[in-house]
Amino acid sequence: MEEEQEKLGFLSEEGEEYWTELEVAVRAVQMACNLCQRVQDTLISNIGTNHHQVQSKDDNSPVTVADWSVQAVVSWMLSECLGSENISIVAEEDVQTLTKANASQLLEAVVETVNKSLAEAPRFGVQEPKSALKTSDVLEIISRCNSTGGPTGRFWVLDPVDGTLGFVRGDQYAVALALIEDGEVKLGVLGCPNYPMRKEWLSYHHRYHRIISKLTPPSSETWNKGCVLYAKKGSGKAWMQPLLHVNKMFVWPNHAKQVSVSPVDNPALATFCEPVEKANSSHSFTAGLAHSVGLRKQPLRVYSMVKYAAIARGDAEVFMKFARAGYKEKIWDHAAGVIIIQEAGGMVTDAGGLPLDFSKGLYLEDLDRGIVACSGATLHEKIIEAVDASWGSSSL
Ligand SMILES: Nc1ncnc2c1ncn2[C@@H]1O[C@H](COP(=O)(O)OS(=O)(=O)O)[C@@H](OP(=O)(O)O)[C@H]1O
Ligand SMILES: [Mg+2]
Ligand SMILES: [Mg+2]
Ligand SMILES: [Mg+2]
Repeated sequence: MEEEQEKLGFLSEEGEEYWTELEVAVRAVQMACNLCQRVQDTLISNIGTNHHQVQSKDDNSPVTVADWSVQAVVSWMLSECLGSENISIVAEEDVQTLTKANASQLLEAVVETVNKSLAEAPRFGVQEPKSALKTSDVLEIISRCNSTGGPTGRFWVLDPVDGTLGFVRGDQYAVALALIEDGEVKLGVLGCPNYPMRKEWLSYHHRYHRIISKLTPPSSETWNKGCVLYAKKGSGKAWMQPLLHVNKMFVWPNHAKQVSVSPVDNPALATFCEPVEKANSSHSFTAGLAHSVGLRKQPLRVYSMVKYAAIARGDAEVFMKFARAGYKEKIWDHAAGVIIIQEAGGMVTDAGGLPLDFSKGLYLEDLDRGIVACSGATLHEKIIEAVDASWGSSSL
């Protein structure tokens, strides 16, 4: 990994195309990460007292004030900086829950969070709104993200908070933004506000240890790091900025350094990551795969697209996800992570070895069984072969 520090401005040397979009996307994700950190701190320090800030969706998955607020802030940033007439966004959240009669407290919290964040826009080199956004404005910018994607044209893909479960548990989560054109991912930006300074701490469950364990956790100084990763299609490079903290002095543009995947191709030395929840990916199937290809280390179970970040940064070598039959993977859960890993030198395919297809609307419609991301071709090939060998006897 190159240690040299570079300004974000380096990117203009790689060609003009998408340069403006990438710049705006990185700023938007930096702002979103700051917003999330504030909300997560409040949630964790007031456990039990602000129930309205976390809601349950129809599928029982959580959604929070941060999910809607990030969607609003990113939607505002893209429209403001690139012109609302040019913007089409596919995003995870809608305003249904927010506009229910009994949700006024929730909606109020979202509007307040959004305005607080937008007031800080100048610190990210963007002019703040002339006056605070009204409730109707906030609902409008959230619901404007109603594109359904597809094979033609240009659209953004946003997962405002990925790994919401990790977020409410005080653990890892990500903000993911990608630009897709004619079915192909062109840009990816991945904010990982709790990405630790040392990779060993990725498996460290912060809140759990703080409350229950006598172990000394990393001090907040060393723990509370975070990064924003990004890449542009075809550049062969992926970059990382430290997270900008609004309460500390900083000057935009931020510094960036190049990241690349791990050179490890011996399965015995490789680390594989997977979702924390068994309901999201079969732990028993991946344990069988790990055994048959000779992956010897314990799986690194981490919430969210931070798993993609870990591969791109060279902190782990493999990411596997095998959801239950019938579950359709959504494009916002993968687009940004896939391009960042690819440009950092890694490979991402479905379990049949084919690239993920982002041209079919909201879902990865034709995904073959699961997702396999690797730092290199050797590990990738071994895993794809192992999937074929063990699929028949799996109950997936
Ligand atoms: N049943 C099922 N199977 C597979 N995947 C599902 C399922 N339900 C939800 N999701 C999506 O998984 C996203 C979270 O993935 P993670 O890798 O973070 O999972 S885990 O929390 O670590 O277990 C999560 O993203 P967020 O909603 O943005 O958190 C979902 O889009
Ligand atoms: Mg969700
Ligand atoms: Mg998600
Ligand atoms: Mg989400």
